[in-house]
Amino acid sequence: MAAVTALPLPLSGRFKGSFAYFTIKDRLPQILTRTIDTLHRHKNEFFEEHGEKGVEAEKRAISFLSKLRNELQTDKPVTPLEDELPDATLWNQYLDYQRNLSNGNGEPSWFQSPWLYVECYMYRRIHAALAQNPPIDNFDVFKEGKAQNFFESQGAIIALCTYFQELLKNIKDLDEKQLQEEFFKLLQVSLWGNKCDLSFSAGEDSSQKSSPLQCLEDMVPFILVNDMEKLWSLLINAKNRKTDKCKVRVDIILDNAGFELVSDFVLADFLLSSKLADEVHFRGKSIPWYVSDTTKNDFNWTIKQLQAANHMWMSRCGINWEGNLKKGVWVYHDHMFWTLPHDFSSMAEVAPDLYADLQKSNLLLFKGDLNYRKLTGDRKWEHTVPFHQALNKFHPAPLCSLRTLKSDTQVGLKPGQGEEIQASEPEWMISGKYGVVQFDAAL
Ligand SMILES: O=P(O)(O)OC[C@@]1(O)O[C@H](CO)[C@@H](O)[C@@H]1O
Ligand SMILES: [Mn+2]
Repeated sequence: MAAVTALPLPLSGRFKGSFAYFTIKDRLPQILTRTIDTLHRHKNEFFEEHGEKGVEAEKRAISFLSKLRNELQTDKPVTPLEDELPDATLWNQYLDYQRNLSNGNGEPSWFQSPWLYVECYMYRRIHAALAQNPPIDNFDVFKEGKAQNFFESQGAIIALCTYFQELLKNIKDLDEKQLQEEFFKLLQVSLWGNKCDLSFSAGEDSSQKSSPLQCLEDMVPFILVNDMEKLWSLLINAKNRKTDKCKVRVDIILDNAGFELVSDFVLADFLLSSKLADEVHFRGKSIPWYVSDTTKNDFNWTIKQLQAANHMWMSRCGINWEGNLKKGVWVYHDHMFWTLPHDFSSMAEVAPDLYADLQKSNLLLFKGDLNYRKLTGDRKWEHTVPFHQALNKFHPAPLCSLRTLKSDTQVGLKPGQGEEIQASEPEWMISGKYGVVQFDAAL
């Protein structure tokens, strides 16, 4: 019998001084306060749209959120969800699972339970605050911030769209080496695009200000695991082996709206235009999540904004991308699983339909920090543990994480690599300055 090795402990607020601890103590309450402020600021709008009923709903939502903030700050037990949204049962089963794990050592609570669980739980309760309060039940409290990030990144978006449209003009004439160079560039733009997330900055501006294509060279040393060559081999081999019947499909498990989403669109368009892929499937969130994550509304809104932009190349991108959706070569999906507290090792059991669908892909690109935490179970892994091992049997298809480090977990490093950076930059895992392009071949 193969030895069963115990998994390391999950990150948690119970480790005082850890990033999880500071997040729960400071950053999450700050996000709740901002959420409440946003509702306050929209009071008049709710009144104009829905009359007194809108204002009453806003008051109820605010009192629900204030209660939530108080529960968090006083480390109260995590309570079952009381709404009847379709995922409520799964959440409550997960709470029971956490209760069993705690082995009678007290109820699951904000600072004592795994960080991943309580942080996801907070976003699910924010969703409940609105979803349970019609007529404002469809209001996305994070929408404004996401739109602002998009507008403030306008310069970077123009630079990227312009570069890309120029590239498209002669993409057919590029040889394999040139194609590879362009692929690496756009992959890195999408990687560093992950710096722009609003949960990390607790809602403060985190737009892309400089041109995303300059400085790529200078930033290569900050890619701690760089498997770009492996990705390229996979894609170019699939392209060269392709027959008419077998299509190459790439899935992008999206993270943030705003500049990051545009960088993902450009990468996806490049994959089709270079014939490295025939279809790209995008996976978004079905409820507002971690402040800046992409929902279906954000996805469609972004393409519409680009189309309507007063800039030739931006609008050309928007028009082409709308066309890709119409032709069915780009497909948007959401699934409840992405906004559950489970890490991905339980996807096969909790969401077998999603797992089976991902198995049909040639390559899964997981964007961002939260996806990395869910891939690796958000645990206190030794830095040298192989990525494949940390995935803990989650191997639906070849996969790659494109992530800037914004939480203190990292696997797959060379011996001594983590310690070396730690010595000069203690904040290396949470500063967003470092990134990984980390690949696992599945088998
Ligand atoms: O997934 P993303 O957008 O890259 O990052 C999400 C994030 O900002 O939220 C958490 C902190 O509260 C961390 O996991 C991470 O830093
Ligand atoms: Mn995010």
